Amino acid sequence: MASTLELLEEHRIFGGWQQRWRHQSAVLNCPMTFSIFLPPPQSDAPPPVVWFLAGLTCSDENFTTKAGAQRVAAQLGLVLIMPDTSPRGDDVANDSGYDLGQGAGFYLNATQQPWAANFRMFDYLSAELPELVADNFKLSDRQSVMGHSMGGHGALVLALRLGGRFASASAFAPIVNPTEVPWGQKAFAAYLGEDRQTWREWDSCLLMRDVEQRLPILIDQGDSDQFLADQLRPERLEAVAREQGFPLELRIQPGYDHSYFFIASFVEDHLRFHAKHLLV
Ligand SMILES: N[C@@H](CCC(=O)N[C@@H](CSC=O)C(=O)NCC(=O)O)C(=O)O
Repeated sequence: MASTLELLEEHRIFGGWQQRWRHQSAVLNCPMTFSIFLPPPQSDAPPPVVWFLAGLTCSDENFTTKAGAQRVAAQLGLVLIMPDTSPRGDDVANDSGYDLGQGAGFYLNATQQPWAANFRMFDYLSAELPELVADNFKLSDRQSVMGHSMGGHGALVLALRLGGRFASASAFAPIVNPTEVPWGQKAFAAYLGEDRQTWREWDSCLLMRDVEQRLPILIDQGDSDQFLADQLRPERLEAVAREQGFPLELRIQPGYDHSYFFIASFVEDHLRFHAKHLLV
């Protein structure tokens, strides 16, 4: 059955519109919200899209309200889509830790109970939500993806697994090698079980060795990020990219931490990077 959309909020901003919508997800088995920025029309052509996947503890609202992305997206004529980071609700499994369960879906398809009943964020973001927005908004097929931290991992995994879907990918402080760091190991053991072979298809450092399409990737990383040494390690993806011939640029930004102050400082560069690849 086709999912219907309920408008929760709408605000005029920089000549465009910021909206928040709710729908019933058949894939996740729960109601979901997403936010969308619609720029002022620049031509009769449907506008290209940049997806933003947020990090641990976030919803669709963190990037919407804290990144300050709409001014440049309006100038460039880019639609921004901000999904939630996990299934939600009283009937959905959860955990007391901030890094597992609701708000921590890790953009994968869980195979283990109790998570498997709802936690299928990869299927939701690769099929259900794109189809829903394509049915309800006038959007171009030219699309790119970006994200932060856990959402940077999600953006990289989506782009690498769905070869040809995205024109470019970018990330702020991404978890690039989740099979080898504590956040990823905790989440993957819970969602995927103890057989580490099954973890491989959700790790950008490992996926990058196996895919055909070498899409352009931009990564920004603050060198004062409290999670850099233990959880993020972007130099590992940079090394694989060099070995595999991916056009990946890793920029180390002095003094910046893991927060949305960091994202807000470089989001314009990311949107211009995507526009360059989307508006060709
Ligand atoms: N212990 C912290 C950890 C949560 C945190 O830092 N979340 C980041 C993303 S971390 C990786 O995915 C975040 O974006 N937080 C939301 C924000 O608006 O800053 C805690 O529980 O606070």
